Amino acid sequence: MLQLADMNLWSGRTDTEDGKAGERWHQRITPLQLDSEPGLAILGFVSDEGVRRNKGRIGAAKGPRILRLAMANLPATFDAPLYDAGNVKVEKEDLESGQSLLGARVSELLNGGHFPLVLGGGHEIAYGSFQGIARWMRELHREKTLGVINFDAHLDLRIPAPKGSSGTPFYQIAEQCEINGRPFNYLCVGAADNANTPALYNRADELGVKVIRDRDITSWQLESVKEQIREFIDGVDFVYLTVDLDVFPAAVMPAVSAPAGRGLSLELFEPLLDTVLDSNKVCLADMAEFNPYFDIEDHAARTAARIGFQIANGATANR
Ligand SMILES: N=CN[C@@H](CCC(=O)O)C(=O)O
Ligand SMILES: [Mn+2]
Ligand SMILES: [Mn+2]
Repeated sequence: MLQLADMNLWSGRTDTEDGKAGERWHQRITPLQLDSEPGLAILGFVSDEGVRRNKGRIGAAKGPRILRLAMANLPATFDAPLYDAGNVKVEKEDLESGQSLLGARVSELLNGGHFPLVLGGGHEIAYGSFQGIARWMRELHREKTLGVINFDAHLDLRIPAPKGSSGTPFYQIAEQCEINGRPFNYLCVGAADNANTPALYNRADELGVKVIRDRDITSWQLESVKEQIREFIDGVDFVYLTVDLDVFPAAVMPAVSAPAGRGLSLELFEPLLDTVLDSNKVCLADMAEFNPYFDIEDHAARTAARIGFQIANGATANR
């Protein structure tokens, strides 16, 4: 089901004495219209179903609402128009229809020249985002290639058993690529050995997945990690960026189904995220797994909002 933008969520502090330079997202954002000029479009994916099927801790369906509240007060530091495109809501445990609807909505946004910033929902969001990008590329960029960059403690390459979940999206994407004779280019940054079984690493090998483990991301290896990311991006025309918030240490990101034992620190993540965004190849970004029930005084919501802020600024910088 499609839900219209709830503009009541966008409220916060106003500093009228500072004029335009004092504006925040809640003052800039407008509901997306059919004929809106290209801009940054925030779209929610209201879904608990993927995490439920993956035997996780339910609550990510509240993510889009709480993340909007957390982002409302961000400074409006970019010139591009900012829109709320409403939500896609998964109904009656019918995840497949929800993902397909998300795909349809995403391809509309991309066709309209927008940069979609999609807020989950569990990581089953990725299979919906991908469907939208694939449709847009089929219609407008047939000869181009796509790379998926996933910041995540998990590979999410589980085999649907029998149905998809928050643990299966990149396997499902690989299957779609195979069916359509397209290359499967997938880079997972931040995978934790204590959170992925050998079966999952073996599958990553079989599928030619590039994995950068969390333990190999340190301040003294940062340049090498950036180089590996750049090399991956050099091999594709467009990038689909997905951030599973459980890639961060549990102390800064407790608000997820499966908090990390180690995690990638924000100090290391932020320059890596800039490396991805600076490529100017990112066509869509999403954030997954935010579960406000496990937040502590909105600390994790603020962290997620900061990441949204960095993505929004980076994605609009050269548009
Ligand atoms: N989105 C993916 N989630 C993890 C969950 C792991 C866990 O529940 O411990 C996965 O399937 O690997
Ligand atoms: Mn994860
Ligand atoms: Mn994930």
